[in-house]
Amino acid sequence: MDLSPSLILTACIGVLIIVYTCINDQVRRRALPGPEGWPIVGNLFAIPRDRPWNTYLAWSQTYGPIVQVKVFGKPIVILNTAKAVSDLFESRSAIYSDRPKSLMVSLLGLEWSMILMGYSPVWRKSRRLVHMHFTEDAISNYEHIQLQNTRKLLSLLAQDPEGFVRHTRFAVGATLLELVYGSSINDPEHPYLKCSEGAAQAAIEASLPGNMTVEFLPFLRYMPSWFPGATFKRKLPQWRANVLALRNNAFEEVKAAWRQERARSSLTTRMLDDISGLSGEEHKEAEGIVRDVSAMIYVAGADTTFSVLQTFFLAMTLHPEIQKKAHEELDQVVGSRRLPGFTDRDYLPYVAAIVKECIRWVTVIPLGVARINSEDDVYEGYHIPKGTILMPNQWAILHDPAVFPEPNVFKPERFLKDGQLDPRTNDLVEAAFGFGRRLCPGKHFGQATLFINIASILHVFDVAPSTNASGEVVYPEIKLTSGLSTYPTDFQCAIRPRTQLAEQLIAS
Ligand code: HEM
Repeated sequence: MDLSPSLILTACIGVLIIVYTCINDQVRRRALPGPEGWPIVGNLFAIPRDRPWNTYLAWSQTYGPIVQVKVFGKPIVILNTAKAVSDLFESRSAIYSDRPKSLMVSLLGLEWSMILMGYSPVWRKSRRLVHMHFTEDAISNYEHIQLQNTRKLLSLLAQDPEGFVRHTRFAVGATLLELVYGSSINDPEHPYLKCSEGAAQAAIEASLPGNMTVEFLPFLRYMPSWFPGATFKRKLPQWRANVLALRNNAFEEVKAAWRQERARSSLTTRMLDDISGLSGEEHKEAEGIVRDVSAMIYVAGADTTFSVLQTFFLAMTLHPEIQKKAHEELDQVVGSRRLPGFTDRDYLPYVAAIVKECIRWVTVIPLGVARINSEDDVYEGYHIPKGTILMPNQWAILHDPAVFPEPNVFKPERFLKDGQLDPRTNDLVEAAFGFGRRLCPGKHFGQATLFINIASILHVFDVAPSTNASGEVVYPEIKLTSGLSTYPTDFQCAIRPRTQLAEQLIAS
């Protein structure tokens, strides 16, 4: 065959285009960077069980803002910057709002929990319901419950300051219990509180991706509890019992009382009223959602708020100079003859900045709540296959030195400008509450509860380091728990009324 030069030229250009397209496609769809793993197990042994967010942050300095690890071939992607999280979870929320399916979640019987649920029609209905009752307007209806339980906390702290951890857990749990189910309780050992704490602990330990080997090796669920990787089975029966009790007990009691028209008005009774016009299957489904949403709000709200309040006690113990400034502001705005109220909030910018810094400094849910993408995607040239688990490193975002200079220092001033909350930094702390379509619906209520508790405690108490047997001041070490959420633990502080008037206010 006679090949003309133009034919050869055309063929060469064609081949070049094909080669270019292939190379370009490969470059465009290159795999995400991350630490080298071992055969089969991948990075299993490189992911620390203790506070993995620090390791992920360190890896991001080597591999870039998006880091991939693999465990038994399953990719987990960690997004370490606000930009990456916003680009995916907010701008591409249509494909990044699903949650991973988890064997532990089903072993615990927690599939009903909205926070861990897939992006499904039931989730949408649940979300609409929670949103409706927790808008900025709606939450003003709950202020009396927040105030009453804050006052209970002040009185418990005055009577037994060493028990501050127990009392905070109780007061926050009691606030949510009253709001959701209308139960006003005085017993810190109340079974509803205990099952909520137990269920929260189960979710915290079991639902952080990479934390439980059984997620990657499902046969471990059939092994005896002494078998490596199967020790979770020792705790499983108690965990399951707590989850079941959390879901059903309080709800069934309220429902029975509501049917007999003797229930105290509460979120649950209002939701039951709203669906009472439905019938048959429709009513059954709606009632199930009311039950599950009620339990979810109770448990999600109590544990997170408790954690931030522990951070507050630690920060005040370590920083008397910050506490002094807050005392001065409270004395000036509230005065010594009454306790702070919600109407003082706009006039207490320093206290508001302390609340924000507590939320930032020890980021409660350091690795957010994991997502999976429902479609293949390409981001900044990296291929993210459908079904990849993605975790937003909220700790890294809220400790980014470019945004929060000296990120490990507790400094409320970073949120202030000319003595007022700085609108430029004010909203940055919102990353603690998640992103896009799964953003925390309780963020306004959570921050309001934190404000009233923190303002009230500061108004009447001095929180100081405790002293040892020789009378020397002992500054606590910062020790954090590890799991889906975190908070400072194992520290002591001395909590005393600031003045005699303060003592009277607490007793009043
Ligand atoms: C300081 C307090 C709180 C913090 C730091 C916090 C943080 C978070 C975070 C990080 C998420 C996951 C968001 C995402 O996937 O992007 C979340 C979800 C959620 N939070 Fe909160 N939360 C707090 C308080 C509350 C309160 C008081 C309530 C209840 C009134 C609540 C109810 C929920 C619910 C129902 C979800 C699931 C949302 C969904 O998956 O669609 N949270 N929260």
